[in-house]
Amino acid sequence: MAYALPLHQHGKSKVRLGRVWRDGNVHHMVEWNVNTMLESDMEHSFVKGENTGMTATDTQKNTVYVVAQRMSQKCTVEQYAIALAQHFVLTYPLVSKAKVYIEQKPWNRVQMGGLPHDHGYALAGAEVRTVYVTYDKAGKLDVTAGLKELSLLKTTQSGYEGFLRDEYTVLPEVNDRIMASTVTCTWKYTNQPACYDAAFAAAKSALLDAFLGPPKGGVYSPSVQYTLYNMAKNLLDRVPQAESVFLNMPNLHFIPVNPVGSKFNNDVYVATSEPHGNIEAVVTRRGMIPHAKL
Ligand SMILES: O=c1[nH]c(=O)c2[nH]c(=O)[nH]c2[nH]1
Repeated sequence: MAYALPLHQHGKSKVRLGRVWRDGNVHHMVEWNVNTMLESDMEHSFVKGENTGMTATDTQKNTVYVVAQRMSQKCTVEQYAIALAQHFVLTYPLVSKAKVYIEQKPWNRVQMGGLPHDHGYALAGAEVRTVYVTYDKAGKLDVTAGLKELSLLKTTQSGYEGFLRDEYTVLPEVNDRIMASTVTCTWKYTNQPACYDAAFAAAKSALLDAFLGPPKGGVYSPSVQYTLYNMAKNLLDRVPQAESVFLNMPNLHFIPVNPVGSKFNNDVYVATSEPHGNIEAVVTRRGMIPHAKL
């Protein structure tokens, strides 16, 4: 039997990358999901099992981070994709065509009172407003308002130090890291607000303000736990009708990368969503009954 091999290619899929350009206190951040595919003179690999001259998919993955670091000026996803595709073709003689497909997460700089935040981002259009109402024969009404899928990120003003260390601990202590979370929050009203929209807006901005801090400089977070507690307290301060706040905050890790042949320079990260930390708590006004999370 004679065979033909009319198509073959190999690449790396879903290489998740965070890139931060730091211009003094003002940071620019992107998150990209990068897919590479190389057409190359590699018939011998498929047909004979010989890998000579092959650009391994692991090398392609490493290159995603190397080229991201080489983009020394803030760039568009198109400029980065062109640089990456050109790198493969110009570096490897056996590669005849490089195909690069990238999806960019819609992280947008947060505006606070009309001011752009130095280093705070939110995912565009992702958040969902929730409500859970019960009403019984005795006329008792309970309203628990909330939101979920509110994704927030800050490129600095976050650290994690002083935790227990034993033979199972490898995590380094850091006083500067990216902090990102997708917030779920519910709050139960003891009294009904005159305007639910206004109470919701106050609750949401309380959460954002405590997570990000002021637009110039932000606020330091020693842990997701401490930030979560401050977010809940801020909500209770600004929404007087709320008695109890539930917050769930995954800790979405951005892992520093040492690009091959280079060093991490507060710039290139592996963006991850799993596994993630998971922090949650209920905070009430003292003496008030905590509500179920819903
Ligand atoms: O803010 C954090 N809280 C934790 O509980 C934790 N655990 C961890 O590994 N990193 C972090 N970060």
